[in-house]
Formats: sequence, structure tokens, C-alpha cells
Amino acid sequence: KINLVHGAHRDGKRPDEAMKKWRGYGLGQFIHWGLYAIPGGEWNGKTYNGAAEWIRSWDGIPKSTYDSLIYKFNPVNFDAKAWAATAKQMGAKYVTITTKHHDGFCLWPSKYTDYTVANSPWKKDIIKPLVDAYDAAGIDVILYFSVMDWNHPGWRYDIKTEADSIAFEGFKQFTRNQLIELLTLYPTAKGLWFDGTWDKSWVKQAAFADELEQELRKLRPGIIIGSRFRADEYGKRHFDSNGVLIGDYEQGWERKLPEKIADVHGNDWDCVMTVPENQWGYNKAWKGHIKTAFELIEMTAKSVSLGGNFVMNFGPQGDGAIRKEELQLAKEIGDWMKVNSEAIYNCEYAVLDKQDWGYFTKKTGSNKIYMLVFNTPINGKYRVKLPAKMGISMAAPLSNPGVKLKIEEIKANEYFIEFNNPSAKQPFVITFETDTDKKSNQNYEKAKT
Ligand SMILES: C[C@@H]1N[C@@H](C(=O)NCc2ccccc2)[C@H](O)[C@@H]1O
Repeated sequence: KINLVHGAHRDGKRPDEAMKKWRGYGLGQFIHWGLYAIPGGEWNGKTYNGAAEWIRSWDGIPKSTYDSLIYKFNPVNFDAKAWAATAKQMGAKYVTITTKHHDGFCLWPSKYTDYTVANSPWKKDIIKPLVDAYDAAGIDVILYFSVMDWNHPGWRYDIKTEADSIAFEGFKQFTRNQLIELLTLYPTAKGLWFDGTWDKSWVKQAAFADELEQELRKLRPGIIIGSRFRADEYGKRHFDSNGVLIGDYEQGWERKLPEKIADVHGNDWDCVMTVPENQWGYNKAWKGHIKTAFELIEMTAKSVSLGGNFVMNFGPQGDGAIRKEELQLAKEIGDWMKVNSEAIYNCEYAVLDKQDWGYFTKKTGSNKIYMLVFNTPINGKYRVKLPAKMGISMAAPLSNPGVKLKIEEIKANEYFIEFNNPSAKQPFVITFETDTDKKSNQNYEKAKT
């Protein structure tokens, strides 16, 4: 083991109530909104091929021209309650909202910069009504904050000269001030989702970032901060020089999912996912593959089956309305969650071998198992392998608990659960219970039709 001062300060999952609640969220909403939503990936009729929220970095636009978008920020159709209602209907249990993205525009009236909503035609705070609306909807709020800030004169990609170092010191204090300001103005926020922390300038600030993280945790006990905030003193990010996760959960699953349980190293994690291939901010022309509700539901099931949460991104339009395609996806996902969310909320990795038909989840603190089916076997027989000595109780469709499904023990601790569901067009859930002291063949009803 290497002796580290600014590595991980804790190993393993956080045991406290705040983190237990986070662990059980299952499904979340990401909101990427800011000045970039106004051009929406297009400028003077030309489309920008990168991610819409990175359009400022496109050579085709003079930076000052982009920065003057502040004078066009007037989202007349912004309705915080409507956004929260969409998330509620979808079944999201938490929301991560951009307070400031890489362009440095603040959606709250920060007193540490002029580049905020206060100096736009809109004038008003955007974050406060959002936090209030989501809190009222019972959806926990996490504040996204980009450390990298293209608008601040003190931002540097690396520290090469004494002048860089002096400028960056000012930037570090500005960053600290804004974070304390956010936690003070929005005390109900449950966490901070840091981004824009990969450049050398910030990676070299192990001591400062470690002290700042500890200060924020003291200011807001229980606050949840992921692995993307800070590097250790050897520049190691997410996992320190001893391979221990820095922060409360792994924050590396951006637009990708783990394949198997070994990939998550026993840590908490969430996956943040775009609906198109790679657009977080609003992009008028949603080119390429747009994920369907089916795909997003499967990613949610897969995430929970591997002990994580799934966070689906929304990129509201410059006028503040959510685009109709995202509203439609929220409805379809919400309709599925209405019937099946018991297999998602407060569920965890079931410690069972994955089978071809789909994913297992297990209700935390119980022996209830859920089989989330995405591929129906032609013979209607669903294979389940249990650890030795573990029995299986009666199985039933989650949506119809009265139907006792036939369970056939085909060999030691291996079963076929029979369920012919030819009309299925949507993923569905079968549920059963396990018991630890297996009394072979006595733990489930013999077939009843
Ligand atoms: C959550 C997303 N993170 C921002 C981003 O720049 N991701 C690209 C990226 C991801 C990981 C390392 C470097 C760069 C995107 O703009 C979104 O805000």
C-alpha cells in the first residue's frame, strides 16, 4: 500500500441512511440546460457535429459571440413544476441538474460572477424553482457543477507558468465560493455531481480539492459526492493509487454500462445516459440512433441488476420547454414503471447467475427476487440457478400475483419456471422468494395448470 494523504478516506459502501436512500433510487433524471440550448447544435444554418453543450468549443463560433448568448436567455416556456411532473410521471427518484456547465453560465444568481441568469433578460433564479418543484414532487435533487469554466479568466488547462499559478489560485477560491454558495442557497440538495475535472490544472490540486471536499461535507453532513471530483496526490482519478474508490460512488459510467458485477468492484455507482448517441444539451437535429423506451428500460434493469442506478438525460429547449420526443419517452417509461417499479426501487444485485431471458434484481433487506424479462424463451421455460441449499418459493407474474407458475427442479439447485406469455410486447417481471434452508421439493407449489 502506498502512503496517501489525499487518496480515498473511506473504503466500501457508505452505510448511512442518506447513502442507503441513494442506493435505492433505481431511476433518475439528468437535466442539461443552459445557453447552449439556444443554438441547439446549430449556428448560422450549419450543424455542429459534436455534443450540443460543447458548441462553444466549435471553431465556427467566435467565443465572444457565444458568450453574448446571455443576452438571449429568456425561457418564456420554462415551468419548473412541469419538469418535475414529467420526472414524477416517469418514476425518477432523483434528478441531477446543471447549475453551471463548462461554458461557465450560472443558472443561479451567483454573487461571484456576472455571467449568471441575473444578468440575462430572464433575470430570475432558475435553480431555486427547480429545487422547490422537485422537492415538492418527492424527487431528490443533486446539483451538477462543472469545475472547468471557460468563462472565468482564471481557468487554465494546465499550470505552466507563475502567472498561470497566480490566476489559478484565484480560480480555486472562486470555485470554493460558488460551491459554498450553492449548498447555502439550496440546503435540501442531496449531492454534488462534479464534471470538468480531467484537465491537468485541476488534477494537480489534490490537497486543495481534498480539503474542499471535506469542507463541503462538514457544511452539509450526508452530502453525496462521487469519484469524479478529485485526484489523489499522484494524479490518480476515480480510484486512488491504492485502487480504492475516491468519493461515495463510482461516477465513471457516462454513456456506458458495466457488463458484469466484477466491473463495479463492490462500489455504488450510477450510469448517466444520453438519448441520442452523444447529446446532453438540446440539439435540434437529433441525428443517429435515438434510444427507445424499451432500450432505456433495459438499461435501467441492467443497472439495478448490477447494483447501480440509471440516470436518463433530458435537454430542454432554449425556450424552457421539454421536447416532445423526451416527453413521449418519459410517458412510455412511466407506464412501464407503474406496473414494474417494485423490481427497480430499493433493489440490488441478486447474487444469481445472469440468464439469457434478462436480469435478476433482489429487494434490499428481503428474499424477494425479481426476474426482469426482455427475451422470452420460445419454450416458455425460464432457467434459474440458485446457490446450494437455497430453496425457491412459488413464482408469479409481478402484475398478476394470483397466478402460480409451475417450477420444475431440473437438477440440483437449477429450475425451470414456466410462463407462457405469447402476447408480451413489453418487458415483464416474474417474482419469487428464496429461503435459505432448502427442503428440497417442498418449497414451492406443484404445478397448478
Ligand atoms: C455528463 C457529461 N459530461 C460532459 C463531458 O464533457 N463529457 C465528455 C468527457 C467525459 C469524460 C472525460 C472527458 C470528457 C458532457 O458535456 C456532459 O455534461
